[in-house]
Amino acid sequence: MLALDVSSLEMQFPGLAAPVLAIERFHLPAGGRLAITGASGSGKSTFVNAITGLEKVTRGSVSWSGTEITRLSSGRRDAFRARNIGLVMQDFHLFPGLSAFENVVLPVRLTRRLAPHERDRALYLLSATGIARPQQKIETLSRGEMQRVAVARALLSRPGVIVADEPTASLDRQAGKEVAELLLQLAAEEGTTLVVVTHDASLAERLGRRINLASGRMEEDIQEAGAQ
Ligand SMILES: Nc1ncnc2c1ncn2[C@@H]1O[C@H](COP(=O)(O)OP(=O)(O)OP(=O)(O)O)[C@@H](O)[C@H]1O
Repeated sequence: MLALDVSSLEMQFPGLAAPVLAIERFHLPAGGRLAITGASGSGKSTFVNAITGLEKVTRGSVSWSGTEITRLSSGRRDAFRARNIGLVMQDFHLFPGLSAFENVVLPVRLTRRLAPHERDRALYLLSATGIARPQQKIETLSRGEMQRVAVARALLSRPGVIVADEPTASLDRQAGKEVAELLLQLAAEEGTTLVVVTHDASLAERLGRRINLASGRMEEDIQEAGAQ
């Protein structure tokens, strides 16, 4: 599990006078759980892109347990992310034509041969996420099942942190609830740090801590009372 430290972070885009994200200081302990909320355009995805190294920051630093990813080249940032960060995105990012199992192991297979223990872990995670037929073609799964496959894929390499960007947004209520439950349960089982962008108030409450962004500024940093 990894701790996050952000300091004097700014993200600026050409043509815009003010930075779309400006965060002075933020700390999330290893194993901590965080919800990021805020209106559309408030900077949530930009924050995710900055802390995962998907985008280069304009100014400031982002560190994960002492590794300052903002000082790394883009190739090294990508390698750090592949090793340490499990990503779950709103639109799944799965590959049609491949089975559920093949999608889970694809990130590993793109870099090296799959080890037997990784094959076993992929099958365990698919079973833990309720996917009964690992060989089923991904495009024939329901949207809720697809997102559960994406959760299994994010966990395959035992990342120190899971970052999920609106993982339940494109799902119906029941499927969204199941995916949220899974993320919480699997992250807790493995002690993984969990960062979730969400509009879902009940999920935000259960994560325990919530930062609310407004125009790229951290407007609130709240410890939820009903957290579990
Ligand atoms: N590459 C870019 N170039 C210019 N402006 C950008 C770029 N990326 C994001 N922005 C702007 O930065 C602001 C924050 O965008 P961001 O996608 O982070 O918001 P968000 O809170 O995730 O929104 P949503 O909930 O609608 O996904 C928006 O005003 C957006 O238009």
